[in-house]
Amino acid sequence: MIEAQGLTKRYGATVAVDNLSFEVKPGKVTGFLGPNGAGKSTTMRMILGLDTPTAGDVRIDGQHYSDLKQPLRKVGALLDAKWVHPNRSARAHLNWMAASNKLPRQRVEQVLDIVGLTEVAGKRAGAYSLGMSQRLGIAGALLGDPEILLFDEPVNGLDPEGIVWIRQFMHRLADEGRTVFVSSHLLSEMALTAEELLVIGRGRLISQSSTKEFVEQASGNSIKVRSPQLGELQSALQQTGLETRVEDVEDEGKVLFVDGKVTTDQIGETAAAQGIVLHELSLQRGSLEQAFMQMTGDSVQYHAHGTEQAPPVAPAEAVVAAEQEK
Ligand SMILES: Nc1ncnc2c1ncn2[C@@H]1O[C@H](COP(=O)(O)OP(=O)(O)OP(=O)(O)O)[C@@H](O)[C@H]1O
Repeated sequence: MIEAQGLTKRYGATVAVDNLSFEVKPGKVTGFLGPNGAGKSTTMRMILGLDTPTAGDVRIDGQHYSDLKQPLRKVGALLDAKWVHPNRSARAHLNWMAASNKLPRQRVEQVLDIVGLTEVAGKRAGAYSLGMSQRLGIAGALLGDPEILLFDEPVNGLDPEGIVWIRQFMHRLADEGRTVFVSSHLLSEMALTAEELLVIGRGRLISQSSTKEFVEQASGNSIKVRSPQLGELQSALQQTGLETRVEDVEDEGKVLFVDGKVTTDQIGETAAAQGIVLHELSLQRGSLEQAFMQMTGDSVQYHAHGTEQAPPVAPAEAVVAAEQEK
C-alpha cells in the first residue's frame, strides 16, 4: 500500500505537486492519470525517495522508501526505460542490479524469461528498440519480486503488441496480489488497464474512484431529440425542470438536446403524456478525452495535434494510432 498525505513539491515558482493525499491499494491496477506536466513523474520520484517533498509525506507500507532495508524486494519501478548503459547487455545490467542489491543471480534468468528477453539478453542494450528497453526496465523492476510496482508511462512509444503485452502483464501482477501503480496521460489507455483511477491536473487531485465511476462521470450524457413539435416538447420538458437547448444541426434542421442526469425513458414519457410525436430519441455519449481535458485544466494538448474536436472514447486501436502519431 502506498499512502500520501499532503504531498507537495515546488521547483522555484512551479508547484509540480500540490497537496496530494491518496492511497494505492494492493490487488489491483491503479492508474495515475493526468495530462503532460500534471506532476505524475514528480510524485513517483517522491514515492521512490528520488525527490524530497517540499511538504507532506509519502509512505510505503508505513515506511519511507529510504528506510526500507531491501528496497528492491519491496518496490520495483520503471521510470525511464533508457537509463541503462548502452554498452551493457540486458543480462549484464540485471546482474549488476542483482549483485548490488544482494539478490540471487538465478533471479536474473527468471525475470529475463518473464519479460521474454532471454534470447536477446546478451546483446548491448543500446541497440534495443523502445519496446525491448521497456521490457528490460520491467525485468529490473521485478528483480526483487516486489509487492509494489510503479510504472511511469510504460506504453509510451510502444507498438500495438507491446501495449497489449504490458496491459496484460500489469493485470497479472495485480492478480498476484501486488500493488500496481501506473501513470499515463491517456484516459483511453487507462480505461482499458486500470480498475482504480487517481486523476491529477496541475499537481492537484481531481478524483480518486473506480475507473468505471470516473468514466461515467467524465463522459457526461446528453439526449438528442428530433420532433416536428419541438417548441411544445421544449416547454413540456422545461416544466419538469430539465435544461434543454435547441441547435441547428446540418442536414437535420432543429434538434433538441437535454443535458444532465436524465434518461431517454423520462423524455419519451413526457412526450407521450403530451401527445407529442418524436422522430428520434437517442443517448449521445460525450467525448471522454475532451471531458477529461476540461476536468484536468488542459486543452492545449489536443490543439497541438491539430484537432479541434477530441476523439471519442478510444478503443485499443485508436490508442495505438494516437501513440504512433507521437
Ligand atoms: N527538476 C525539475 N525542475 C524544475 N521543474 C520541474 C522539474 N521536474 C518537473 N518539473 C515541473 O513540474 C511539473 C510537473 O512535471 P512532471 O514531470 O512531474 O509531470 P508529469 O505529469 O509526469 O508529466 P510528463 O508526463 O510530461 O513528464 C512540470 O511543470 C515540470 O516542468
